[in-house]
Amino acid sequence: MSLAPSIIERLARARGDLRMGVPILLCNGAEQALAVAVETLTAERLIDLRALGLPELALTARRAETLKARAYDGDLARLALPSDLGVDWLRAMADPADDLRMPMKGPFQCLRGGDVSLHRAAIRLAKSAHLLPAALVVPVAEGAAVAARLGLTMIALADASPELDRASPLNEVVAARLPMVATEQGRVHIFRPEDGAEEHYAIEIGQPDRHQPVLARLHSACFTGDVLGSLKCDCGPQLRAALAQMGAEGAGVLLYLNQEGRGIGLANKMRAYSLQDQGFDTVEANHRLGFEDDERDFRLGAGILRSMGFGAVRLLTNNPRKIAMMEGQGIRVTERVPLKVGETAQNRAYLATKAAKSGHLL
Ligand SMILES: Nc1nc2c(ncn2[C@@H]2O[C@H](COP(=O)(O)OP(=O)(O)OP(=O)(O)O)[C@@H](O)[C@H]2O)c(=O)[nH]1
Ligand SMILES: [Zn+2]
Repeated sequence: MSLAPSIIERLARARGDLRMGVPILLCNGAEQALAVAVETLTAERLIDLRALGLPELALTARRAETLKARAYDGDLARLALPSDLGVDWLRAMADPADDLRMPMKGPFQCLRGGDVSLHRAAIRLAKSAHLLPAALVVPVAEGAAVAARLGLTMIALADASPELDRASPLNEVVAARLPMVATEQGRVHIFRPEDGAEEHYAIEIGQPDRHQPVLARLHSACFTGDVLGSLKCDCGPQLRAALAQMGAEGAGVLLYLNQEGRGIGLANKMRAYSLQDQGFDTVEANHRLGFEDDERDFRLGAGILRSMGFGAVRLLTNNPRKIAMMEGQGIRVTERVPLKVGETAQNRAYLATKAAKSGHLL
């Protein structure tokens, strides 16, 4: 029946549910659990979840490290929810904002053994919903019946895992001419992924020859830098310098990828900025929140370039990972074109951290 939502559509729905604080049902064979994002969980829903089973808090190993909790499952940790603690404790476990003021949240009962794939999937979905990577997972018997009765989204991992692993195809929705300060010969293309996630944009300048390496830039959205003129990073000047160089050469393509905050979303980036004001650097702040240094998926940039007919690029970047990802996805990088602009007194330490910890080229 084509009217029933496919697994891709149900995954998009699940992300929306988690953002709204609605539980979803995750199944892996006989294992079934309700999962809800800690960030959006309400006290009322926690009471009702407790009535169904014993809640387990799933955190990333990164977050567990800061909390000094044991991560027995490699990349993730599971903790029992003490019976006398509720959403305030859960929130403090997920959100490092008050870590320095309240460093001791234990002792913890760290869980080990058993199937952790539901916990891992819950964290993965919370991340893709741009929430804090922490989920409450409540194993339930007769989960399908509970979900059907309550109208909850059901996700079977056997169907979902391949979809979560593959790069979603992107389709061009529309393109239109846009004269800009950098050049009057601009054209903006909008690409929409089939998984219902954010749209991404390609700004084509001039009429680049598809048989030659094109001057290209993969720019990740930075609301604070691109729009507000933040002095904490170099994104705004990099964006304008890249467009200016393409304008001066008469051809190029700038991909504006909506992967704000290296893929963690603007709210989490602001949480990271707040931690940076407590003295942590850009990488440490991500880790304390429970994220990796960089959560972006550069495969989608390669997909857009390919669909526009480009097979080789002269890539404007200082980030060797972008070059490796392009090459890995079959886009030849014939030249790295350095992009060093916008250093300020306020971003000097940030740029130095990227060079020291993330391998950026100086
Ligand atoms: N999480 C996090 N993201 C940040 C921070 N500062 C800037 N960003 C984000 O980092 C990304 C910067 O992306 P890019 O301009 O592609 O930069 P890059 O990976 O350093 O590589 P190149 O500029 O190509 O050398 C944007 O998505 C910003 O929103 C920060 O302190 N924390
Ligand atoms: Zn920025």
